[in-house]
Amino acid sequence: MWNGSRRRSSGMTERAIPGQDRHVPLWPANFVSLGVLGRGSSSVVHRAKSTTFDDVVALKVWQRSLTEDERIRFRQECSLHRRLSGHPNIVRFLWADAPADGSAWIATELCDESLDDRLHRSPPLSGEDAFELAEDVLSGLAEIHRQGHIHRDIKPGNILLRQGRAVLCDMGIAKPVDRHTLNAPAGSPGYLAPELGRGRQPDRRSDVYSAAVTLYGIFGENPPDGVERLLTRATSSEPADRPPDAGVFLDRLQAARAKCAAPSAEDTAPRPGEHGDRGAKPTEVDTSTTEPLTRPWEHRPGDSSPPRSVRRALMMLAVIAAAAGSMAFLESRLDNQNASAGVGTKSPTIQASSPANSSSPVPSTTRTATTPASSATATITSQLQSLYASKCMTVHGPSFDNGTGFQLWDCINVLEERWVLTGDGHIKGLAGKCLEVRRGPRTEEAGTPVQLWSCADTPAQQWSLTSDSRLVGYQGMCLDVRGPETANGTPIEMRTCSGVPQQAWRFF
Ligand SMILES: Nc1ncnc2c1ncn2[C@@H]1O[C@H](COP(=O)(O)OP(=O)(O)OP(=O)(O)O)[C@@H](O)[C@H]1O
Repeated sequence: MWNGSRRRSSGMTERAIPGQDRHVPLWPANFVSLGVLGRGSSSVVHRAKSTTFDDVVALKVWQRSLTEDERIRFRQECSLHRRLSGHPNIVRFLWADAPADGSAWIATELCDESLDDRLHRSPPLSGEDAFELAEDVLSGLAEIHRQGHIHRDIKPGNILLRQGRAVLCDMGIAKPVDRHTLNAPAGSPGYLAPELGRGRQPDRRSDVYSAAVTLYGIFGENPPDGVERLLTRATSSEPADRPPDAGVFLDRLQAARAKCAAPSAEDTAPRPGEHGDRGAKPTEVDTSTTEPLTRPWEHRPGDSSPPRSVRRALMMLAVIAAAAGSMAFLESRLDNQNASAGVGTKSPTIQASSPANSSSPVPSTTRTATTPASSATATITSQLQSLYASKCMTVHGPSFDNGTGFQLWDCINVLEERWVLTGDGHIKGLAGKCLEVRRGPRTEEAGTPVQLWSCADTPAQQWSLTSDSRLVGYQGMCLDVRGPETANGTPIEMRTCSGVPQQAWRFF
Protein backbone atom coordinates (compact mmCIF):
# COMPACT_ATOMS: atom_id res chain seq x y z
CA MET A 1 0.00 0.00 0.00
CA TRP A 2 1.24 3.43 -0.74
CA ASN A 3 0.12 6.51 0.97
CA GLY A 4 1.60 9.51 2.63
CA SER A 5 3.85 10.22 -0.33
CA ARG A 6 4.63 13.80 -1.12
CA ARG A 7 2.01 15.05 -3.54
CA ARG A 8 2.99 16.94 -6.63
CA SER A 9 0.99 19.67 -8.23
CA SER A 10 -0.20 17.28 -10.94
CA GLY A 11 -2.01 15.15 -8.38
CA MET A 12 0.51 12.31 -8.74
CA THR A 13 2.63 10.89 -5.97
CA GLU A 14 6.32 10.37 -6.33
CA ARG A 15 6.64 6.75 -5.32
CA ALA A 16 7.36 4.22 -8.00
CA ILE A 17 5.02 1.31 -8.59
CA PRO A 18 6.52 -1.85 -7.11
CA GLY A 19 7.68 -4.34 -9.68
CA GLN A 20 8.25 -1.71 -12.34
CA ASP A 21 11.19 0.31 -13.51
CA ARG A 22 11.83 2.52 -10.51
CA HIS A 23 12.62 5.56 -12.63
CA VAL A 24 9.43 5.53 -14.63
CA PRO A 25 6.06 5.60 -12.99
CA LEU A 26 4.41 8.00 -10.66
CA TRP A 27 1.54 6.58 -8.74
CA PRO A 28 -1.85 8.26 -9.32
CA ALA A 29 -3.10 10.15 -6.30
CA ASN A 30 -6.38 9.09 -4.70
CA PHE A 31 -5.71 5.39 -5.15
CA VAL A 32 -4.10 2.84 -2.85
CA SER A 33 -2.86 -0.40 -4.43
CA LEU A 34 -4.13 -3.63 -2.91
CA GLY A 35 -1.93 -5.82 -5.14
CA VAL A 36 -1.07 -6.55 -8.75
CA LEU A 37 -3.72 -8.29 -10.88
CA GLY A 38 -1.71 -8.67 -14.05
CA ARG A 39 0.70 -7.06 -16.46
CA GLY A 40 0.38 -5.95 -20.05
CA SER A 41 3.11 -5.01 -22.48
CA SER A 42 3.36 -1.46 -21.22
CA SER A 43 1.27 -1.36 -18.07
CA VAL A 44 0.55 -2.99 -14.73
CA VAL A 45 -3.01 -3.62 -13.58
CA HIS A 46 -3.62 -3.22 -9.85
CA ARG A 47 -6.48 -4.05 -7.58
CA ALA A 48 -6.77 -0.58 -6.06
CA LYS A 49 -8.96 1.32 -3.69
CA SER A 50 -10.22 4.78 -4.50
CA THR A 51 -9.63 6.95 -1.45
CA THR A 52 -12.36 9.31 -2.67
CA PHE A 53 -15.19 6.83 -3.13
CA ASP A 54 -13.93 3.80 -1.20
CA ASP A 55 -14.56 1.70 -4.31
CA VAL A 56 -12.20 -1.14 -5.11
CA VAL A 57 -11.39 -0.96 -8.81
CA ALA A 58 -9.00 -2.33 -11.43
CA LEU A 59 -6.39 0.36 -12.01
CA LYS A 60 -4.26 0.07 -15.13
CA VAL A 61 -1.14 2.22 -14.83
CA TRP A 62 1.14 2.80 -17.78
CA GLN A 63 4.84 2.66 -17.07
CA ARG A 64 5.57 6.05 -18.49
CA SER A 65 3.92 9.33 -19.31
CA LEU A 66 2.42 9.54 -22.78
CA THR A 67 3.53 11.88 -25.52
CA GLU A 68 1.19 14.66 -26.59
CA ASP A 69 -0.05 12.62 -29.57
CA GLU A 70 -0.61 9.59 -27.40
CA ARG A 71 -2.53 11.69 -24.91
CA ILE A 72 -4.86 12.90 -27.63
CA ARG A 73 -5.49 9.29 -28.65
CA PHE A 74 -5.89 8.27 -25.01
CA ARG A 75 -8.61 10.91 -24.59
CA GLN A 76 -10.43 9.71 -27.69
CA GLU A 77 -10.25 6.10 -26.55
CA CYS A 78 -11.46 7.00 -23.06
CA SER A 79 -14.36 8.87 -24.56
CA LEU A 80 -15.24 5.88 -26.73
CA HIS A 81 -14.83 3.44 -23.86
CA ARG A 82 -17.14 5.47 -21.69
CA ARG A 83 -19.77 5.64 -24.42
CA LEU A 84 -19.62 1.87 -24.75
CA SER A 85 -19.60 1.40 -20.99
CA GLY A 86 -23.35 1.07 -20.58
CA HIS A 87 -23.35 -2.21 -22.52
CA PRO A 88 -23.49 -5.32 -20.31
CA ASN A 89 -20.65 -6.99 -22.20
CA ILE A 90 -18.18 -4.12 -22.05
CA VAL A 91 -16.12 -3.51 -18.93
CA ARG A 92 -17.31 -0.42 -17.12
CA PHE A 93 -15.10 2.64 -17.48
CA LEU A 94 -14.81 4.69 -14.30
CA TRP A 95 -12.05 7.30 -14.45
CA ALA A 96 -8.83 8.03 -16.28
CA ASP A 97 -6.05 10.54 -16.56
CA ALA A 98 -2.93 11.05 -18.62
CA PRO A 99 -0.94 13.81 -16.92
CA ALA A 100 2.02 15.27 -18.75
CA ASP A 101 4.33 14.56 -15.81
CA GLY A 102 3.12 11.17 -14.65
CA SER A 103 1.87 7.78 -15.74
CA ALA A 104 -1.37 7.50 -17.63
CA TRP A 105 -3.99 5.43 -15.82
CA ILE A 106 -7.47 4.14 -16.26
CA ALA A 107 -9.80 2.78 -13.59
CA THR A 108 -12.42 0.23 -14.57
CA GLU A 109 -14.77 -2.02 -12.68
CA LEU A 110 -13.03 -4.95 -11.00
CA CYS A 111 -13.69 -8.32 -12.65
CA ASP A 112 -13.07 -11.84 -11.39
CA GLU A 113 -10.55 -13.24 -13.88
CA SER A 114 -9.65 -13.15 -17.55
CA LEU A 115 -11.17 -15.58 -20.03
CA ASP A 116 -7.62 -16.71 -20.71
CA ASP A 117 -7.21 -17.73 -17.07
CA ARG A 118 -10.62 -19.43 -17.08
CA LEU A 119 -9.80 -21.50 -20.14
CA HIS A 120 -6.61 -22.70 -18.48
CA ARG A 121 -8.22 -24.05 -15.35
CA SER A 122 -10.68 -26.76 -14.39
CA PRO A 123 -13.46 -27.60 -14.61
CA PRO A 124 -13.84 -27.07 -18.35
CA LEU A 125 -16.74 -24.94 -19.50
CA SER A 126 -20.03 -26.75 -20.01
CA GLY A 127 -21.53 -26.57 -23.48
CA GLU A 128 -24.16 -24.17 -22.20
CA ASP A 129 -21.56 -21.92 -20.57
CA ALA A 130 -19.51 -21.96 -23.75
CA PHE A 131 -22.50 -20.69 -25.74
CA GLU A 132 -23.26 -18.04 -23.13
CA LEU A 133 -19.70 -16.72 -23.08
CA ALA A 134 -19.40 -16.82 -26.86
CA GLU A 135 -22.62 -14.84 -27.18
CA ASP A 136 -21.37 -12.35 -24.60
CA VAL A 137 -18.15 -11.79 -26.55
CA LEU A 138 -19.97 -11.28 -29.84
CA SER A 139 -22.61 -9.12 -28.22
CA GLY A 140 -19.96 -6.73 -26.79
CA LEU A 141 -18.11 -6.65 -30.10
CA ALA A 142 -21.38 -6.10 -31.99
CA GLU A 143 -21.96 -2.97 -29.89
CA ILE A 144 -18.50 -1.66 -30.79
CA HIS A 145 -19.21 -2.32 -34.48
CA ARG A 146 -22.68 -0.81 -34.20
CA GLN A 147 -21.12 2.40 -32.91
CA GLY A 148 -18.82 2.51 -35.92
CA HIS A 149 -15.60 1.30 -34.30
CA ILE A 150 -13.37 -1.74 -34.31
CA HIS A 151 -11.59 -3.32 -31.35
CA ARG A 152 -8.44 -4.58 -33.09
CA ASP A 153 -7.25 -6.86 -30.28
CA ILE A 154 -9.91 -9.43 -29.43
CA LYS A 155 -8.32 -12.34 -27.57
CA PRO A 156 -9.01 -14.25 -24.34
CA GLY A 157 -6.59 -12.01 -22.40
CA ASN A 158 -8.73 -8.99 -23.28
CA ILE A 159 -11.98 -10.59 -22.18
CA LEU A 160 -12.82 -10.60 -18.49
CA LEU A 161 -15.35 -12.59 -16.55
CA ARG A 162 -17.66 -10.89 -14.12
CA GLN A 163 -20.09 -13.08 -12.24
CA GLY A 164 -19.88 -15.69 -14.95
CA ARG A 165 -20.50 -13.29 -17.82
CA ALA A 166 -17.91 -12.08 -20.30
CA VAL A 167 -17.04 -8.40 -20.79
CA LEU A 168 -14.65 -6.94 -23.34
CA CYS A 169 -11.84 -4.76 -22.09
CA ASP A 170 -8.76 -3.01 -23.45
CA MET A 171 -10.32 -0.83 -26.12
CA GLY A 172 -6.87 -0.23 -27.56
CA ILE A 173 -6.34 2.57 -25.10
CA ALA A 174 -3.05 4.36 -25.51
CA LYS A 175 -1.23 1.56 -27.24
CA PRO A 176 2.00 3.48 -27.71
CA VAL A 177 2.00 4.97 -31.15
CA ASP A 178 5.58 5.68 -32.05
CA ARG A 179 7.78 5.26 -35.05
CA HIS A 180 8.22 1.58 -34.27
CA THR A 181 4.57 0.71 -33.90
CA LEU A 182 2.79 3.21 -36.11
CA ASN A 183 2.77 0.99 -39.18
CA ALA A 184 2.78 -2.34 -37.40
CA PRO A 185 -0.52 -4.20 -37.35
CA ALA A 186 -2.24 -3.88 -33.96
CA GLY A 187 -3.36 -7.12 -32.39
CA SER A 188 -1.92 -10.32 -30.97
CA PRO A 189 -0.17 -13.10 -32.88
CA GLY A 190 -2.43 -16.08 -33.34
CA TYR A 191 -5.54 -13.89 -33.23
CA LEU A 192 -4.50 -11.50 -35.99
CA ALA A 193 -6.40 -11.80 -39.27
CA PRO A 194 -4.03 -12.93 -42.03
CA GLU A 195 -4.74 -9.98 -44.32
CA LEU A 196 -3.32 -7.60 -41.69
CA GLY A 197 0.03 -9.33 -42.03
CA ARG A 198 -0.21 -8.55 -45.74
CA GLY A 199 -0.58 -4.86 -45.04
CA ARG A 200 -4.39 -4.52 -45.29
CA GLN A 201 -6.11 -2.09 -42.95
CA PRO A 202 -8.06 -3.67 -40.05
CA ASP A 203 -11.83 -3.61 -40.30
CA ARG A 204 -14.85 -5.38 -38.76
CA ARG A 205 -13.99 -8.59 -40.57
CA SER A 206 -10.55 -8.69 -39.01
CA ASP A 207 -12.26 -8.34 -35.59
CA VAL A 208 -14.59 -11.17 -36.66
CA TYR A 209 -11.54 -13.32 -37.40
CA SER A 210 -9.99 -12.64 -33.96
CA ALA A 211 -13.33 -13.29 -32.27
CA ALA A 212 -13.70 -16.60 -34.11
CA VAL A 213 -10.24 -17.74 -32.96
CA THR A 214 -11.27 -16.77 -29.44
CA LEU A 215 -14.49 -18.79 -29.82
CA TYR A 216 -12.47 -21.84 -30.85
CA GLY A 217 -10.82 -21.56 -27.43
CA ILE A 218 -14.19 -21.28 -25.72
CA PHE A 219 -15.78 -24.27 -27.48
CA GLY A 220 -12.68 -26.45 -27.30
CA GLU A 221 -11.36 -28.71 -29.95
CA ASN A 222 -14.69 -30.16 -31.03
CA PRO A 223 -17.32 -27.49 -31.26
CA PRO A 224 -20.86 -28.55 -32.23
CA ASP A 225 -21.10 -28.96 -35.99
CA GLY A 226 -23.10 -25.83 -36.71
CA VAL A 227 -20.66 -23.84 -34.62
CA GLU A 228 -17.68 -25.50 -36.27
CA ARG A 229 -18.95 -24.58 -39.74
CA LEU A 230 -19.54 -21.04 -38.60
CA LEU A 231 -16.08 -20.72 -37.05
CA THR A 232 -14.47 -22.19 -40.15
CA ARG A 233 -16.16 -19.52 -42.24
CA ALA A 234 -15.38 -16.76 -39.78
CA THR A 235 -11.68 -17.65 -39.95
CA SER A 236 -11.55 -17.80 -43.77
CA SER A 237 -8.39 -16.27 -45.13
CA GLU A 238 -10.59 -14.26 -47.49
CA PRO A 239 -12.34 -11.54 -45.44
CA ALA A 240 -15.33 -11.45 -47.81
CA ASP A 241 -16.20 -15.03 -46.82
CA ARG A 242 -16.56 -14.13 -43.13
CA PRO A 243 -19.67 -12.71 -41.46
CA PRO A 244 -19.50 -8.99 -42.21
CA ASP A 245 -19.62 -7.92 -38.59
CA ALA A 246 -20.06 -9.21 -35.05
CA GLY A 247 -23.84 -8.61 -35.09
CA VAL A 248 -24.31 -10.99 -38.03
CA PHE A 249 -21.82 -13.42 -36.45
CA LEU A 250 -23.91 -13.38 -33.26
CA ASP A 251 -27.14 -14.05 -35.17
CA ARG A 252 -25.55 -17.03 -36.85
CA LEU A 253 -24.16 -18.39 -33.62
CA GLN A 254 -27.60 -18.13 -32.03
CA ALA A 255 -29.07 -20.00 -34.98
CA ALA A 256 -26.45 -22.71 -34.51
CA ARG A 257 -27.27 -22.89 -30.82
CA ALA A 258 -30.95 -23.20 -31.54
CA LYS A 259 -30.26 -26.11 -33.85
CA CYS A 260 -28.09 -27.73 -31.20
CA ALA A 261 -30.83 -27.44 -28.62
CA ALA A 262 -33.60 -28.59 -30.92
CA PRO A 263 -33.01 -32.40 -31.06
CA SER A 264 -33.62 -33.07 -27.38
CA ALA A 265 -34.04 -31.49 -24.01
CA GLU A 266 -30.58 -32.72 -23.10
CA ASP A 267 -27.66 -30.38 -23.35
CA THR A 268 -26.09 -31.76 -26.52
CA ALA A 269 -23.21 -29.33 -26.79
CA PRO A 270 -19.89 -31.00 -26.01
CA ARG A 271 -17.65 -29.64 -23.31
CA PRO A 272 -14.20 -28.51 -24.17
CA GLY A 273 -12.01 -31.51 -23.64
CA GLU A 274 -14.89 -33.91 -24.31
CA HIS A 275 -14.11 -35.29 -27.71
CA GLY A 276 -16.24 -38.36 -27.44
CA ASP A 277 -19.65 -39.13 -28.83
CA ARG A 278 -20.27 -37.24 -32.00
CA GLY A 279 -22.78 -39.83 -33.20
CA ALA A 280 -25.79 -37.81 -32.10
CA LYS A 281 -24.83 -34.83 -34.23
CA PRO A 282 -27.15 -31.92 -34.15
CA THR A 283 -28.64 -30.93 -37.46
CA GLU A 284 -26.27 -28.69 -39.37
CA VAL A 285 -27.30 -25.11 -39.57
CA ASP A 286 -27.40 -22.82 -42.54
CA THR A 287 -24.89 -20.32 -41.24
CA SER A 288 -25.71 -17.78 -43.89
CA THR A 289 -29.05 -16.89 -42.34
CA THR A 290 -29.41 -13.44 -40.85
CA GLU A 291 -33.12 -13.69 -40.08
CA PRO A 292 -34.24 -12.67 -36.60
CA LEU A 293 -34.20 -15.77 -34.47
CA THR A 294 -36.39 -17.35 -31.91
CA ARG A 295 -34.30 -18.97 -29.20
CA PRO A 296 -35.79 -22.37 -28.39
CA TRP A 297 -33.12 -23.17 -25.82
CA GLU A 298 -34.71 -20.56 -23.64
CA HIS A 299 -37.82 -22.69 -23.34
CA ARG A 300 -36.54 -26.21 -23.26
CA PRO A 301 -38.74 -28.58 -21.29
CA GLY A 302 -36.90 -29.94 -18.30
CA ASP A 303 -34.52 -27.00 -18.10
CA SER A 304 -34.64 -25.96 -14.49
CA SER A 305 -32.73 -22.70 -14.93
CA PRO A 306 -34.81 -19.67 -15.87
CA PRO A 307 -34.82 -18.78 -19.56
CA ARG A 308 -32.00 -16.38 -20.50
CA SER A 309 -34.44 -13.61 -21.27
CA VAL A 310 -35.86 -13.98 -17.76
CA ARG A 311 -32.38 -14.05 -16.25
CA ARG A 312 -31.50 -10.89 -18.18
CA ALA A 313 -34.70 -9.23 -16.96
CA LEU A 314 -33.83 -10.23 -13.39
CA MET A 315 -30.34 -8.83 -13.83
CA MET A 316 -31.75 -5.55 -15.15
CA LEU A 317 -34.14 -5.41 -12.20
CA ALA A 318 -31.22 -5.90 -9.84
CA VAL A 319 -29.35 -3.03 -11.53
CA ILE A 320 -32.39 -0.79 -11.42
CA ALA A 321 -32.99 -1.73 -7.78
CA ALA A 322 -29.37 -0.86 -6.96
CA ALA A 323 -29.68 2.46 -8.77
CA ALA A 324 -33.00 3.17 -7.10
CA GLY A 325 -31.40 2.32 -3.77
CA SER A 326 -28.64 4.84 -4.31
CA MET A 327 -31.07 7.53 -5.39
CA ALA A 328 -33.30 6.69 -2.43
CA PHE A 329 -30.28 7.15 -0.20
CA LEU A 330 -29.54 10.44 -1.90
CA GLU A 331 -33.13 11.61 -1.61
CA SER A 332 -33.51 10.47 1.98
CA ARG A 333 -30.55 12.65 2.84
CA LEU A 334 -32.26 15.38 0.92
CA ASP A 335 -35.53 14.83 2.75
CA ASN A 336 -33.75 15.07 6.07
CA GLN A 337 -32.11 18.29 5.03
CA ASN A 338 -35.34 19.73 3.68
CA ALA A 339 -37.18 18.73 6.82
CA SER A 340 -34.66 20.48 8.99
CA ALA A 341 -34.71 23.53 6.72
CA GLY A 342 -38.52 23.58 6.68
CA VAL A 343 -38.59 23.24 2.90
CA GLY A 344 -41.63 21.84 1.10
CA THR A 345 -42.06 18.48 -0.58
CA LYS A 346 -40.28 17.26 -3.69
CA SER A 347 -41.73 17.56 -7.14
CA PRO A 348 -40.45 15.93 -10.27
CA THR A 349 -40.99 19.06 -12.29
CA ILE A 350 -38.45 21.74 -13.00
CA GLN A 351 -38.90 24.93 -11.15
CA ALA A 352 -36.56 27.85 -11.12
CA SER A 353 -35.40 28.72 -7.66
CA SER A 354 -34.68 32.26 -8.75
CA PRO A 355 -37.55 34.70 -9.18
CA ALA A 356 -39.95 33.58 -11.89
CA ASN A 357 -39.87 35.25 -15.31
CA SER A 358 -36.47 36.67 -14.73
CA SER A 359 -34.75 36.98 -18.04
CA SER A 360 -31.36 37.78 -16.64
CA PRO A 361 -29.15 35.85 -14.30
CA VAL A 362 -29.91 36.65 -10.71
CA PRO A 363 -26.84 37.06 -8.57
CA SER A 364 -27.04 34.78 -5.59
CA THR A 365 -24.54 36.58 -3.42
CA THR A 366 -27.23 37.75 -1.06
CA ARG A 367 -28.55 34.26 -0.45
CA THR A 368 -27.14 31.97 2.15
CA ALA A 369 -27.92 28.38 2.92
CA THR A 370 -29.86 29.38 5.98
CA THR A 371 -32.07 31.60 3.84
CA PRO A 372 -33.67 29.34 1.24
CA ALA A 373 -34.90 31.01 -1.95
CA SER A 374 -38.51 32.04 -1.50
CA SER A 375 -39.87 29.99 -4.42
CA ALA A 376 -37.70 27.04 -3.53
CA THR A 377 -40.19 24.23 -3.17
CA ALA A 378 -39.01 22.03 -6.01
CA THR A 379 -36.36 19.40 -6.26
CA ILE A 380 -35.21 17.81 -9.46
CA THR A 381 -33.78 14.36 -9.83
CA SER A 382 -32.62 14.06 -13.38
CA GLN A 383 -29.79 14.62 -15.80
CA LEU A 384 -28.30 18.06 -16.13
CA GLN A 385 -27.58 18.76 -19.77
CA SER A 386 -25.61 21.52 -21.40
CA LEU A 387 -27.78 22.92 -24.20
CA TYR A 388 -24.60 24.10 -25.88
CA ALA A 389 -22.76 20.77 -25.98
CA SER A 390 -25.73 18.38 -25.70
CA LYS A 391 -23.71 16.55 -23.08
CA CYS A 392 -24.44 15.76 -19.46
CA MET A 393 -22.77 16.92 -16.29
CA THR A 394 -21.21 13.78 -14.85
CA VAL A 395 -19.41 13.00 -11.61
CA HIS A 396 -16.15 11.64 -12.79
CA GLY A 397 -13.50 11.83 -10.12
CA PRO A 398 -11.16 11.53 -8.54
CA SER A 399 -9.38 14.36 -10.23
CA PHE A 400 -8.84 17.08 -7.65
CA ASP A 401 -6.75 17.11 -4.53
CA ASN A 402 -9.90 18.23 -2.74
CA GLY A 403 -13.33 17.14 -3.70
CA THR A 404 -14.42 15.18 -6.70
CA GLY A 405 -14.21 16.28 -10.29
CA PHE A 406 -17.04 16.25 -12.73
CA GLN A 407 -17.22 17.08 -16.36
CA LEU A 408 -19.43 16.97 -19.40
CA TRP A 409 -19.84 13.59 -21.00
CA ASP A 410 -22.18 12.05 -23.52
CA CYS A 411 -25.52 11.46 -21.81
CA ILE A 412 -25.97 7.74 -21.16
CA ASN A 413 -28.28 7.99 -18.16
CA VAL A 414 -26.08 6.48 -15.48
CA LEU A 415 -26.26 7.32 -11.80
CA GLU A 416 -23.24 9.61 -12.12
CA GLU A 417 -25.38 11.90 -14.30
CA ARG A 418 -28.26 12.24 -11.87
CA TRP A 419 -28.63 15.50 -9.96
CA VAL A 420 -31.07 16.97 -7.50
CA LEU A 421 -31.72 20.70 -7.29
CA THR A 422 -32.87 20.95 -3.73
CA GLY A 423 -35.37 23.37 -2.38
CA ASP A 424 -32.67 25.26 -0.55
CA GLY A 425 -30.44 25.84 -3.54
CA HIS A 426 -28.00 22.93 -3.42
CA ILE A 427 -27.28 20.83 -6.48
CA LYS A 428 -26.70 17.33 -5.14
CA GLY A 429 -25.04 14.53 -7.02
CA LEU A 430 -23.54 11.13 -6.40
CA ALA A 431 -23.33 10.02 -2.76
CA GLY A 432 -25.36 13.04 -1.70
CA LYS A 433 -22.50 15.46 -2.27
CA CYS A 434 -22.96 19.02 -3.44
CA LEU A 435 -21.77 21.04 -6.39
CA GLU A 436 -19.43 23.72 -5.10
CA VAL A 437 -17.48 26.59 -6.58
CA ARG A 438 -13.85 26.17 -5.60
CA ARG A 439 -12.07 28.97 -3.89
CA GLY A 440 -9.76 30.51 -6.46
CA PRO A 441 -7.64 30.69 -8.42
CA ARG A 442 -9.95 32.55 -10.67
CA THR A 443 -9.05 34.25 -13.88
CA GLU A 444 -11.44 35.58 -16.44
CA GLU A 445 -9.62 33.51 -19.02
CA ALA A 446 -9.60 30.22 -17.19
CA GLY A 447 -12.74 30.64 -15.12
CA THR A 448 -13.12 29.16 -11.66
CA PRO A 449 -13.23 25.41 -11.17
CA VAL A 450 -16.19 23.63 -9.61
CA GLN A 451 -16.17 20.39 -7.70
CA LEU A 452 -18.33 17.94 -5.78
CA TRP A 453 -17.88 18.28 -2.05
CA SER A 454 -19.64 17.43 1.18
CA CYS A 455 -22.75 19.58 1.46
CA ALA A 456 -22.39 22.59 3.73
CA ASP A 457 -24.22 25.82 4.29
CA THR A 458 -21.78 27.96 2.33
CA PRO A 459 -22.49 30.48 -0.41
CA ALA A 460 -20.16 28.48 -2.67
CA GLN A 461 -22.82 25.77 -2.74
CA GLN A 462 -25.81 27.97 -3.50
CA TRP A 463 -27.37 27.76 -6.94
CA SER A 464 -30.37 29.04 -8.81
CA LEU A 465 -31.75 28.15 -12.21
CA THR A 466 -33.02 31.18 -14.07
CA SER A 467 -35.92 31.10 -16.48
CA ASP A 468 -33.47 31.60 -19.33
CA SER A 469 -31.65 28.39 -18.35
CA ARG A 470 -28.61 29.86 -16.60
CA LEU A 471 -27.26 28.15 -13.51
CA VAL A 472 -26.16 30.98 -11.29
CA GLY A 473 -23.91 30.42 -8.32
CA TYR A 474 -21.34 32.06 -6.10
CA GLN A 475 -21.03 35.83 -6.57
CA GLY A 476 -23.56 35.77 -9.41
CA MET A 477 -21.27 33.81 -11.74
CA CYS A 478 -22.64 31.38 -14.31
CA LEU A 479 -21.83 27.73 -14.86
CA ASP A 480 -20.06 27.62 -18.19
CA VAL A 481 -18.77 24.92 -20.54
CA ARG A 482 -15.26 25.41 -21.84
CA GLY A 483 -12.83 23.20 -23.67
CA PRO A 484 -10.49 21.76 -24.39
CA GLU A 485 -11.82 18.25 -23.93
CA THR A 486 -9.65 16.06 -21.73
CA ALA A 487 -9.42 12.34 -21.01
CA ASN A 488 -12.05 13.03 -18.40
CA GLY A 489 -14.51 14.87 -20.59
CA THR A 490 -15.09 18.58 -21.06
CA PRO A 491 -14.39 20.89 -18.12
CA ILE A 492 -17.05 23.05 -16.54
CA GLU A 493 -16.20 26.38 -14.89
CA MET A 494 -17.73 29.46 -13.35
CA ARG A 495 -17.58 32.60 -15.42
CA THR A 496 -19.15 36.01 -15.54
CA CYS A 497 -22.69 35.61 -16.85
CA SER A 498 -22.73 36.78 -20.44
CA GLY A 499 -25.63 34.96 -22.05
CA VAL A 500 -23.35 32.90 -24.31
CA PRO A 501 -24.71 29.49 -25.37
CA GLN A 502 -22.06 27.81 -23.22
CA GLN A 503 -24.01 28.95 -20.16
CA ALA A 504 -27.37 27.34 -21.01
CA TRP A 505 -28.47 24.24 -19.05
CA ARG A 506 -31.55 22.15 -18.59
CA PHE A 507 -32.66 19.36 -16.28
CA PHE A 508 -34.37 16.54 -18.15
N1 LIG B 1 -10.95 -4.87 -14.83
C1 LIG B 1 -10.15 -5.90 -14.46
N2 LIG B 1 -10.52 -6.71 -13.45
C2 LIG B 1 -9.75 -7.76 -13.08
N3 LIG B 1 -8.56 -8.07 -13.67
C3 LIG B 1 -8.12 -7.29 -14.66
C4 LIG B 1 -8.88 -6.17 -15.13
N4 LIG B 1 -8.21 -5.59 -16.15
C5 LIG B 1 -7.10 -6.32 -16.33
N5 LIG B 1 -7.02 -7.34 -15.43
C6 LIG B 1 -5.96 -8.36 -15.32
O1 LIG B 1 -4.73 -7.77 -15.68
C7 LIG B 1 -4.18 -8.49 -16.77
C8 LIG B 1 -3.42 -7.55 -17.67
O2 LIG B 1 -4.33 -6.64 -18.24
P1 LIG B 1 -3.95 -5.79 -19.52
O3 LIG B 1 -5.17 -5.18 -20.09
O4 LIG B 1 -2.83 -4.88 -19.21
O5 LIG B 1 -3.36 -6.99 -20.34
P2 LIG B 1 -3.08 -7.27 -21.83
O6 LIG B 1 -4.29 -6.91 -22.64
O7 LIG B 1 -2.59 -8.66 -21.86
O8 LIG B 1 -1.89 -6.31 -22.19
P3 LIG B 1 -1.75 -5.30 -23.38
O9 LIG B 1 -2.60 -4.14 -22.98
O10 LIG B 1 -0.32 -5.00 -23.40
O11 LIG B 1 -2.26 -6.02 -24.60
C9 LIG B 1 -5.35 -9.19 -17.44
O12 LIG B 1 -4.96 -10.34 -18.12
C10 LIG B 1 -6.22 -9.52 -16.26
O13 LIG B 1 -5.77 -10.71 -15.64
